[in-house]
Amino acid sequence: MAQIINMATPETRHKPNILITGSPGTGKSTLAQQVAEKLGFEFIEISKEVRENNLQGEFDEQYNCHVLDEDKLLDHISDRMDSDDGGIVVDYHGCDLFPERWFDVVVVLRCATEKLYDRLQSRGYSEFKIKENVECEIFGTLLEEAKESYKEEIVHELQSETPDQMEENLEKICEWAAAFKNSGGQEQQSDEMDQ
Ligand SMILES: Nc1ncnc2c1ncn2[C@@H]1O[C@H](COP(=O)(O)OP(=O)(O)O)[C@@H](O)[C@H]1O
Repeated sequence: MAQIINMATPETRHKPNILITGSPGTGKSTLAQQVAEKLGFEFIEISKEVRENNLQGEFDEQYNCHVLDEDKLLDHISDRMDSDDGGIVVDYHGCDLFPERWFDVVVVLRCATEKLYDRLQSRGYSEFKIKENVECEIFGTLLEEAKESYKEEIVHELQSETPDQMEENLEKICEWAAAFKNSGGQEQQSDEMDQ
């Protein structure tokens, strides 16, 4: 018998799934962790998930790291992402590999190149890797990718250069999460049926 696989959508999800993306060093994992804590959501840090579950593909000599095996990663997290529960915060420096139905809020963090340079340098990145990542930020690659992959109304560009901005961004994302809950999904449908 064919297996019936549940694939949640924004209409069926109880809590929103949130993607925090941007060039490396823009502050994704720091912010995503705070958002997950404040909302009581699960945090999926993709780079950690890949490391801990052996989801790497081949080794890339130029970048001196393993490339991601996208199919393995998607398989690995699909049960959680397709669940009707929702309430997952994902952090990754890419967004076009995920199915569009997985996310209700997509945040693209941005940072001035001088600041980004310093952050990446203090991580001990090579000049080559810093240049690649800073160029990615200059060209707005992630914002473009997000706009091409998701509906415009769920994509939000946020500056992430100061601790104050980090705080403001946390507040904004929590407001968007609350707005999702109030604007649809099963909770509201069942409320209407009760009336
Ligand atoms: N808005 C911000 N203000 C000040 N420092 C920040 C901000 N966002 C990130 N940082 C700092 O930049 C560094 C990189 O942040 P991180 O969250 O690891 O970035 P990413 O996950 O995007 O690679 C960390 O040291 C973090 O504390």
